[in-house]
Amino acid sequence: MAKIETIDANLNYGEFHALKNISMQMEENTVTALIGPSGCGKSTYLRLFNRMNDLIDNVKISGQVLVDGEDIYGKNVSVDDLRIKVGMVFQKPNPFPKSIFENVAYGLRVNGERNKSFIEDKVVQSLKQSALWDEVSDKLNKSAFELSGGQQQRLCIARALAISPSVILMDEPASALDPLSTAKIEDLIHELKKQYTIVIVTHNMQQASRVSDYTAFFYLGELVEYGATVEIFTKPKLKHTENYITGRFG
Ligand SMILES: Nc1ncnc2c1ncn2[C@@H]1O[C@H](COP(=O)(O)OP(=O)(O)OP(=O)(O)O)[C@@H](O)[C@H]1O
Repeated sequence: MAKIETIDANLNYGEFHALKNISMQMEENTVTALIGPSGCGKSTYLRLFNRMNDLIDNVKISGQVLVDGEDIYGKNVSVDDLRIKVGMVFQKPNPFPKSIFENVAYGLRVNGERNKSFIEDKVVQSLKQSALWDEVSDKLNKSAFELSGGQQQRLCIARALAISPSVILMDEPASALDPLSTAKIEDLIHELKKQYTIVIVTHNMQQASRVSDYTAFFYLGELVEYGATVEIFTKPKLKHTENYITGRFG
């Protein structure tokens, strides 16, 4: 069974048809990159998987979005539970105005966790998993704002990991970072896919080819081509895809 699947997914912002009949399957423990020119629907598609589009007025969604085989738009689905299972990391690092420790502990506390040693263990584990531990272990009580942008983004990844998701959505997670921090995030994605299923939106073709197993090319709300990243980048089936990945437009 696919970890994530959409069947004829459509999304309208009012009159505007932003996603058109998108059918796609993503396997567990893989990284899927969503690529395409600005405004083609990549972020909208990503946000289907944790129901972030629900927060926007006038959105109409049809078709099915399945996570672990369950229709996440079904009547009995708890959006809170869904967002525990499907974590998200945004383009700009967005730590809370709290200490490094409390940023990572936040989701656990919100979910009612009271066991102090469990929280401590989880915070340490998440910071190690996000490759930040060595840089912050001696200043856990300092403000998260004292970290560099790249460190803040790894902190946000740690925050997402702390509540034990199985899917991580990343919307251009490195676009605000310098090359060194970007390389760290890319290394991290490689590590994380052993345990998580990752879907990443990126404008950076090199990044898509470096980090992903599968690539989906979107254009004007449609899924143009989807396949193994090596195939998409070395012998795409469609001229349209080739033109995009070789930088002829977009
Ligand atoms: N809240 C909204 N209300 C109305 N239209 C929206 C909204 N969000 C996005 N859109 C429109 O839907 C289309 C797809 O937007 P989306 O952000 O998903 O594209 P994208 O491919 O992620 O773009 P980018 O690469 O620039 O982030 C765009 O035409 C955008 O203007």
